[in-house]
Amino acid sequence: MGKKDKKTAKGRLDKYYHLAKEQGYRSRSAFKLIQLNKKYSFLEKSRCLVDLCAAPGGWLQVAKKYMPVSSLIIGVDLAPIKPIPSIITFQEDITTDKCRSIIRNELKTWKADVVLHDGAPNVGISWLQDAFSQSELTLKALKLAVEFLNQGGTFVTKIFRSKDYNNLIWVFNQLFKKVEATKPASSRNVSAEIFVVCRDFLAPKKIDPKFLDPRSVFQEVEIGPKNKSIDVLNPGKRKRYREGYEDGNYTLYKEISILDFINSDDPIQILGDVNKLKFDTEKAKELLNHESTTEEIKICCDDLKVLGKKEFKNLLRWRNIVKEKKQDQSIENNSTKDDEKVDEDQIIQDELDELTKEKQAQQKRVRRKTNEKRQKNVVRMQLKMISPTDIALESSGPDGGDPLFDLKQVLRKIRKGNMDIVLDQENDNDDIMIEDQNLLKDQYEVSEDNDDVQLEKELDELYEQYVERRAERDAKYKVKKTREEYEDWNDIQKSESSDDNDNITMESVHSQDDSYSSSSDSNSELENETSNKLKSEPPKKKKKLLTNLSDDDSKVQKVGGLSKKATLFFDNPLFKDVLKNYDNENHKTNQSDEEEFIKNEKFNEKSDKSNDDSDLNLEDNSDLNSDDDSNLNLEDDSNLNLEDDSDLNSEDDSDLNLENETNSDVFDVKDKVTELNGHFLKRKADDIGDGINDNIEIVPQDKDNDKEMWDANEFDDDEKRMKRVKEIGLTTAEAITLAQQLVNRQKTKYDLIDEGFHRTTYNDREGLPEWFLDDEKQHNKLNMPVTKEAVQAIRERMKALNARPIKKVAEAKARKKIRAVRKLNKLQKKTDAIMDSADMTEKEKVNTISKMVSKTQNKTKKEVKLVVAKGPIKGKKGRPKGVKGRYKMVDSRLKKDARAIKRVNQKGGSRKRQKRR
Ligand SMILES: C[S@@+](CC[C@H](N)C(=O)[O-])C[C@H]1O[C@@H](n2cnc3c(N)ncnc32)[C@H](O)[C@@H]1O
Repeated sequence: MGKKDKKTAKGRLDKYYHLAKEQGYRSRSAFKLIQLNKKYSFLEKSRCLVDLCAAPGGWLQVAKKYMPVSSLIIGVDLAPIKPIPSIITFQEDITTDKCRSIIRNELKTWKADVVLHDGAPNVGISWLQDAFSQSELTLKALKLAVEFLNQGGTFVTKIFRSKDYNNLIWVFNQLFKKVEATKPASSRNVSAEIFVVCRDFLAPKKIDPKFLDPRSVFQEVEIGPKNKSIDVLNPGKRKRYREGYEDGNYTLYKEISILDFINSDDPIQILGDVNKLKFDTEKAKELLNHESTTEEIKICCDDLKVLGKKEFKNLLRWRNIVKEKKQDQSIENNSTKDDEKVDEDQIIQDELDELTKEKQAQQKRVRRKTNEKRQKNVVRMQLKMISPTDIALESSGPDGGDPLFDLKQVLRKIRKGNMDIVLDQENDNDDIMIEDQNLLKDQYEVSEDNDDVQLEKELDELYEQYVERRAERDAKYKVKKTREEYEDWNDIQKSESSDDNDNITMESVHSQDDSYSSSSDSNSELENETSNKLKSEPPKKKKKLLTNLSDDDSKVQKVGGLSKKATLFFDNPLFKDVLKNYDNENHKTNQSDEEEFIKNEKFNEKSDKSNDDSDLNLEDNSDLNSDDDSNLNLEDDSNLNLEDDSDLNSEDDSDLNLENETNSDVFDVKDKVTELNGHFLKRKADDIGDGINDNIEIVPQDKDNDKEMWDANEFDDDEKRMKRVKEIGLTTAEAITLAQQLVNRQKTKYDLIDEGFHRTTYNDREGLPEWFLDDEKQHNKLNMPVTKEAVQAIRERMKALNARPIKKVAEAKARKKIRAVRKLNKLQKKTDAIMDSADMTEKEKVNTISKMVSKTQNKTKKEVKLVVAKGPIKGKKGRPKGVKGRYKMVDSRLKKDARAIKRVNQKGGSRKRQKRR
């Protein structure tokens, strides 16, 4: 029987039962304390603990495990507790003074850091009664806790969710700083128990005794008045009543007026409770004269306790007759006042009941609807009509509040290790009072605002970690980031040493080189590049974003490179007049611009020409070195090599006169070309900037503040983009299209301004999370129209870039070339010396020089073609067909034969050596 009961009683043999058995805990409720401690961590920092209602001792075991060694732990219970080493236990009722004094004796001078109470009184009368006894016991435990707790101590108690709950919590709040109600996962959902953790005991000097008096703390509970009374018609069903005497009446004898009996709603109860019905008042006495009031009735009213079923029935019948006929009006008049009072109370009670019922019905309806909706969603999901995310988006809580699948809520609960609360709220049974639910919710929500902030922080941190992880995994991403940093650093360097920029230094050549190779997609190359950069110049120095406005150049940049926001601001109609004035001048400016453009175009042509010339020169050079550079094709990478060549200046400047002559033009040309590339963009910026220039007072920035000022928000990347355009030209089809449109006058300044207004114009980026901005950067882009030609141009450019050799090859080629140039220079010196010598005739001089030149040229070995001998003759006769130039006949065995010959020769050599010895 026992086994069966165990299994059926609320599924007692659950996970925690088995876990407790496995881990040697005496009760499954040990896990409740473990989970509570996990959430609030009060055991680890405590040195003294009192466990009220501790049997069989599961909580004591947990306390011993989690508290510091040699802590004082005391346990008390009605039931005996099997001894646990180093824990003091005794058997006593916690509501008694004896128990109090024993605890005091055990504690001596100590005070407890934690008082636990998991008491469950012997229950089973009715739910209401059980809950009340539990609350009463809790209050008793609190009384002990208040006496023995240290200031700042913790009191953990179990309560039932009943109507006394609020009162108890109120009392707790008066005595403790923090009061939180929670239901650990190990507490069964079907159980109405809940645990309240009261922390930071305030230890007031005086405590109002009312706080700890059940009569003042709890509302009155009607405790089974029906149980007490005797059902006179069914005396066999009588239940025992051990409550004792009624308040204010300490006798067992009871008399009431006959009028009360007649007017009572429950006459049977009166007959059971009362000893005598009195005809005391005048109106009552009138009843004695009533026709139906027989002598028997009168005698029966005299002593009800001796009557039997029959007499009681007679009495009731008589009552009905008296009431029905209403012969005695005075009876009713007499009792009017009492009646009204009773009726009023009844009405209020009925109304309250109705309201509660209505509320409960409403809650039920909402819950049913939510369940139906959920059910429908599940079906729809199974039919693949919707995805789980859709449900999460559309579903909301029963009150139209928080969504059912609120990620934040779930995350929060998971983070707290308190997932069960979410589940509990869903699974709550009807018998659990709804008011209590709401109160619980309120309590949980107290810390939700803080939690939100915390959660946001944690999410941000997680995103940062994700970005770092991605950077670690993705070499490209890492390189991109490093390059960005490096470029900023380089920009600063450049701007700092802008005075020296006329002469191209080694660094600047390097940076140009880098910017070229940056377009290559090769990961390894990028990594090498980055690591080199990192080695040479760690970009740790802080960026200097604000330039000195007193400097003329920077002034222009500041106005021309207005940020988008600033540009939009000045596009306000308020500035219309300014723009009008500007418009008048615009025509003139446009003319001069056109002239400038034509000039530039011409210059461009010229530069192209000179570029070709330089290529030719280089070709000549390469011809001179043809023996060394047979694989070099200088024509292909003239531009690139020219840059690399400048690298070589450092090696031997004197040797590079010839090179410099060739290259200087090309560098000039390149500068002009980049200038032209930037021309259109700069003009666009100037168009907008110049118009407003006059009306803005530009305040020079304080030099001293310069170092201090660093504001990421003020970062203006227009300026950066301009620089990049100057360096490598327009890189997107959109930019080329725009440039074309501006040049061809298909677009005006106003068009640009108009286009500046779009749906994302006023998007405020401030305060937005990093991950969102990153995502926006990637996907939320304007769709700019592009022309076929622009796309074609970009493609061509990419093709050209792809066709270029990688940096290492280019460097190798450049090294070969420099060697060739050196040789050429030496040769020239020698020929000069020969030409100057007076000892040789002109003919001899020519012969010697031509010999020297041919010597340098003939160094390349002439290629010998290997021809495999086939057929019967095996190539022994004459030149094989179709073979031109030098050739060598080989057969398939040639390799082996050659090795054999070598071996034999070696052997022969060693024998000779041995002989010599
Ligand atoms: C749920 S059990 C406690 C389990 C305990 N926390 C553990 O972990 O083993 C409840 C206990 O409260 C005790 N109890 C109920 N009323 C009590 C009272 N007035 N004084 C002392 N103990 C009481 C019962 O004897 C019972 O052992």
